[in-house]
Amino acid sequence: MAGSGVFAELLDGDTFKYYADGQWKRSTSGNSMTVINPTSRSTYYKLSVCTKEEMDHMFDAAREAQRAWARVPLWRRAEALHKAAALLKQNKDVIAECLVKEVAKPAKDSVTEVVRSADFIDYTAEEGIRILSEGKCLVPDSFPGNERNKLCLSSRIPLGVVLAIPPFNYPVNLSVSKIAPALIAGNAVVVKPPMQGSVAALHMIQCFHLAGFPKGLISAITIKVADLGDALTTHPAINCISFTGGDSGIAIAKRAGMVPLQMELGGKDACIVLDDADLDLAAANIIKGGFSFSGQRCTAVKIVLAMDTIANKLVEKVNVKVARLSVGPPEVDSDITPVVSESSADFIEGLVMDARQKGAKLWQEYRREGNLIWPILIDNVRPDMRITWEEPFGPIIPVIRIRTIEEGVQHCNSSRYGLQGCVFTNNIHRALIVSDAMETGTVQINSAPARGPDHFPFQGLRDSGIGSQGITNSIHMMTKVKSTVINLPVSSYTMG
Ligand SMILES: NC(=O)C1=CN([C@@H]2O[C@H](COP(=O)(O)OP(=O)(O)OC[C@H]3O[C@@H](n4cnc5c(N)ncnc54)[C@H](OP(=O)(O)O)[C@@H]3O)[C@@H](O)[C@H]2O)C=CC1
Ligand SMILES: O=C(O)[C@H](O)COP(=O)(O)O
Repeated sequence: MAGSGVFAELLDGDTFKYYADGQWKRSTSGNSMTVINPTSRSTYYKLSVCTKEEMDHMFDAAREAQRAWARVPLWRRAEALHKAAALLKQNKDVIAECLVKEVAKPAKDSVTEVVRSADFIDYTAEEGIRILSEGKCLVPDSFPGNERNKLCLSSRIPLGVVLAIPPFNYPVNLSVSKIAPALIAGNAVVVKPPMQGSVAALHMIQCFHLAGFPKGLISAITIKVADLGDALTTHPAINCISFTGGDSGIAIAKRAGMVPLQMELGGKDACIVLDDADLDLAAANIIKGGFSFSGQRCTAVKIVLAMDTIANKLVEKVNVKVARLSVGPPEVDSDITPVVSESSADFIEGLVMDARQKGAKLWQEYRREGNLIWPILIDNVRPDMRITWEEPFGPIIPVIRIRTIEEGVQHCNSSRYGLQGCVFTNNIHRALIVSDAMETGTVQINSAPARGPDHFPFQGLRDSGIGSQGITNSIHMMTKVKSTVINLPVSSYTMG
């Protein structure tokens, strides 16, 4: 149960504390905020509301702890990360239970998220050892006008303090995907967990605490973003921001100062199905890609662009599978579970109603109970409908019928998002031509979009983000190259 056993020190009465100075603390504000269970729609957990002074103190402590951490040998940093990973795995059930209650993630998927996060940490520790132990030595006589009278030694150094802001849909995994690369590279981290998902994230932080990381190196702050969001993201002590979330990230990026940004934002991933595609494979991937975690994934299939000649057959196959999806609470592993909040459910409903009113065909009757929305395939969607361009983050799949491949590619490239996309065809040449033409960070051929495996590069174009994730890229992003040039009194050549 949350807040029990090795997690008991996280709780003060019924309120979860925040983490700073290597301790769990109750905010001096005396205020709390609530996490609503999306299934029951009632308060499930309470969190401390931190103050600006507590935030400032956290950053001061992070700066100090980082200086010492950067001097800890790399193998010891890796060792500490492996310990945290093992603790996460040991405590996977209690952390998964928080995910079930806070974000209504199906029970099995919740456990998978925690285990995947532990694997992420282990892999990062190993990758960090390899990447960060390598440097470069350049000699100057390759550049015109130079003799061989210098050696340029370069290696990677930490940035300082990394601010990590993850979203509600992967509060554990998308926290560790920022924390682990930051720490292996010698940085300190301040984490601001998403409101829904905070308790799972705080439990994950306790695993780092129990692994023995130095005090002040990792902090977790719980705030009301309306009050302290700007102060947090523009804090002068920050040396890097790693953010995953929706359009709020665009405003954060615009306000951020001269610090490297890793922004992984929204998506409207298109699935283009050509006339020679394996339609069973395409249908299975549209279901998996569109409805996993009830469509609340940045990489969910958010629009299907099907060639006219096969569209009827494809829709029929997808519909058979939609009918088989179970709908209900996350505790019993239903395929479709309540979406994260009432406002999210209202937004999704607005998109469905707009499409229906403008003439789209709903293959299933629209049904909603509280935050639970039954899965729907919306056919004959047109460009004047909101669902064509907006990200529903819910169990809805719109279908647009296209006459040519170019029409599909053009639609994909007209979106303000450019995260991932996919194309289904049995002709590898057509697949590559479409993949090259699609302006998205990644294109999957004959499979639904996905971020994982976690060491693959993951990036979005346009409003989908800045920079690239994936274990190797995150380590690079959270470090800077530093050079030392050794100047020799005379030129020195081999054998001479
Ligand atoms: N490209 C990618 O890798 C991924 C992108 N996403 C995208 O995330 C979105 C869904 O996640 P969601 O959590 O709703 O996204 P939000 O953008 O609403 O929130 C993301 C995080 O940012 C915080 N936040 C919001 N506003 C501010 C602010 N002004 N200052 C500081 N922090 C702020 C939130 O805190 P709080 O919860 O307290 O409001 C939360 O921790 C979707 O658009 C999805 O596509 C999701 C996963 C992966
Ligand atoms: O929100 C998201 O979509 C996640 O970043 C996706 O992760 P996945 O594609 O590996 O499930």
